[in-house]
Order: sequence, then C-alpha cells, then structure tokens
Amino acid sequence: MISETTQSNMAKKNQTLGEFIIENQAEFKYSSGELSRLINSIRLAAKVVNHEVNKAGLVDIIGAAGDTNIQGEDQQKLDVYANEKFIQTLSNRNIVCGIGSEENDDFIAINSLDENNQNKYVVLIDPLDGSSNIDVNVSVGTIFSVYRRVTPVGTPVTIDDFLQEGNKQVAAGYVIYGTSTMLVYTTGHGVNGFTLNPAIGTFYLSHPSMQFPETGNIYSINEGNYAHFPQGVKSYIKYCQEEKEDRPYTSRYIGSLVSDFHRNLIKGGIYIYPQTSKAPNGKLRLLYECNPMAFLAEQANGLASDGFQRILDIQPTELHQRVPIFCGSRKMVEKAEEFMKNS
Ligand SMILES: O=P(O)(O)OC[C@H]1O[C@](O)(COP(=O)(O)O)[C@@H](O)[C@@H]1O
Ligand SMILES: [Mg+2]
Ligand SMILES: [Mg+2]
Repeated sequence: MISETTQSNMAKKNQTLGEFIIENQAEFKYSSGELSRLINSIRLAAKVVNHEVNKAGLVDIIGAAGDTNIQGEDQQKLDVYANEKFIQTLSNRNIVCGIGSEENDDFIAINSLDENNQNKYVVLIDPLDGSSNIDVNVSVGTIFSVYRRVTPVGTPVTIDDFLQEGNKQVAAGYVIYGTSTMLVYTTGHGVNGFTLNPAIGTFYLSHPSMQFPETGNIYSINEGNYAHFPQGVKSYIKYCQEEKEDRPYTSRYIGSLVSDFHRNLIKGGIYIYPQTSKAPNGKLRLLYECNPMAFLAEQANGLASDGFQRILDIQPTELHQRVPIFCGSRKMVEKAEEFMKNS
C-alpha cells in the first residue's frame, strides 16, 4: 500500500514547472501573475542557453569574447551569449523595469521612460557562473535575484531599486547546466528543484522542498589561496582536516559557485569564499551571487554569512560590490563563524 505522502510526492514529481508556477502563484502576497511571468521567462531563457552550453566545443561558443567586464575579467563568449539571451527574454516580455548584470557596467533601464510602464520588478543576474569551467566541460550555471522596485512605477528606474538588502528579495534561484539541467528557485516559500527533460524541453519537479542537511562532511574552498586566508579560515580548514569524531571532512571544489552550492545542498556541506590579503572583500558579488544563494540557503534551512554578519542584512552600496561568503549547512557555518570570531 503506497502511503499518502509517497502518493502526493509522486503526483508532485510529475508536475511541470509551468503547472507549479500557476499552482503556487496565490502563495505570493503581491500575486498579479507578473512574478509568474518573470519566472516563466527565466525558464525560457534557461532552455535557450542550455542548448548552447550543451554544444560548447562543437560550435564557436567557447573561448574568450575579447572584452573585459567591469570587474576586469575576460568575458567568455558564453558569458556574452547568456547575458544577451536573459536580457532579451526578460526585457521583451514587458515584466521588468530594470536589469543589473555581472556583464554590464551599469544597470539597464527597460523602457522606464514610458509612463505606461507599470512593471514593478528589477532583476539581478550572473548570466554564466563558473566561467573558468566553460571550456573544460565542467558544470556551470546562471544565478538570478528579483526585487520589487522602490521608486514609483512609471518613473525612471534608479540605482536605489537595485541596492536593496538581500532580505527584500521576492525570488531567487539558479540554473545548473550539469549532468542534467536543473532550475532551482524560491519565492520565500521553500526551495524547489526542476529537472529539464531535454527530449521534450519541459522542466519537471524533481526535487520538492529541498533542505540543507543540518551538517555534512564536505568543505568547498579554493585552498590554493591558503597563504592569504584570515587566521579564522586557516583554523577552520585545520578543524575540517583533523582526525577526530566525524572528521576529516572531504574537500570538494568545482570552482563554479552554483555547482558547489548545489552539491552541498543535496549532500550537506559548506562553501567558503573568504576575504584574502589580496582581496579584502573576497571575490564573489553581493547582488547577483551572494544574496540569491543566501536567500536559497536560508529557505532550505541553511545559513549564509560573511563570517560575522548575515549576508541578507548587508546594505549594498555598489552594483558590483564583493563580500566574503560562508554558506551551507547550518552547523558547519556556525562552526566556521566561531573560528572567525575567536581568531
Ligand atoms: O577560481 P576561484 O578564484 O576559486 O573562483 C571560483 C569562483 O569564481 C566564480 O567563477 C565567479 O563567478 P563567475 O564565473 O560568474 O565570474 C564562481 O562561480 C566560483 O565559485
Ligand atoms: Mg558567478
Ligand atoms: Mg558570471
């Protein structure tokens, strides 16, 4: 006899992303269908980009695009392609009034001079996360974060609409282009994961109500920077490597934030990109990497801090600002923070 929970999970598991979005629209306090349309357009852009990612190597989509972005990074062709596709798909569906992207120096106002523009949302994106892994066939991703604008509808969108604390996000998520392609997101009511069936181009609910295990035995950090880490991080790494209790932990580092986060979400673990003597604010960007991952982490019973303060309470000051991040299973982040505070 199949239990009711299994039956409902089985029924749930056959649910498509489109059905899930409609069914859960009412959960959203501002629900006017606009956010649903926004998530739908991210779904569409994800499929277009996935198609290109899967052919990386066959088509002329690998390698550098020849420009650098405002962070001084060489833009990869796939960075530029993904950026164009997400911006196009979001802006020509008349649902957002502004977009901030890792690949654009400044935010993009979407026909906000047209006073009929009643659009309420701004989106921040990392169109292609894990760029250093594109050419070597290792999983990469896309990260997105959504806010309601703070300036009045029908007036020009301003930087204030983007520099909001992470706890004001109304939705956040990522797409992972890996062994399978998944879209994982939250609108503040838990975290759900959808896997793309490439044969029919449909995302199915494969991972309902995702939760970080309370603790785990995986730590993810680029130990190549060890010499430049703060003492608290060095001590935490030593703690992870000690032959004691359930340790040593296993070191796993893919070098794509989305992929390292996703593995830890499923298996339990902690991802750390700390400040270093070379990069006092770390490497990852608050608005389109750390805030969306922190919102997902907390919605999945995990934690995310800069070692001291909750990421979601940091007041942003710049579009591309960087912050240190400690993110993942609750008990592991608490332990790492202990080392940071006591060092
Ligand atoms: O090579 P490093 O310094 O370890 O950095 C890897 C980190 O940088 C990133 O690639 C930065 O993201 P982008 O690829 O979007 O610039 C993260 O995905 C990853 O976790
Ligand atoms: Mg990134
Ligand atoms: Mg990127």
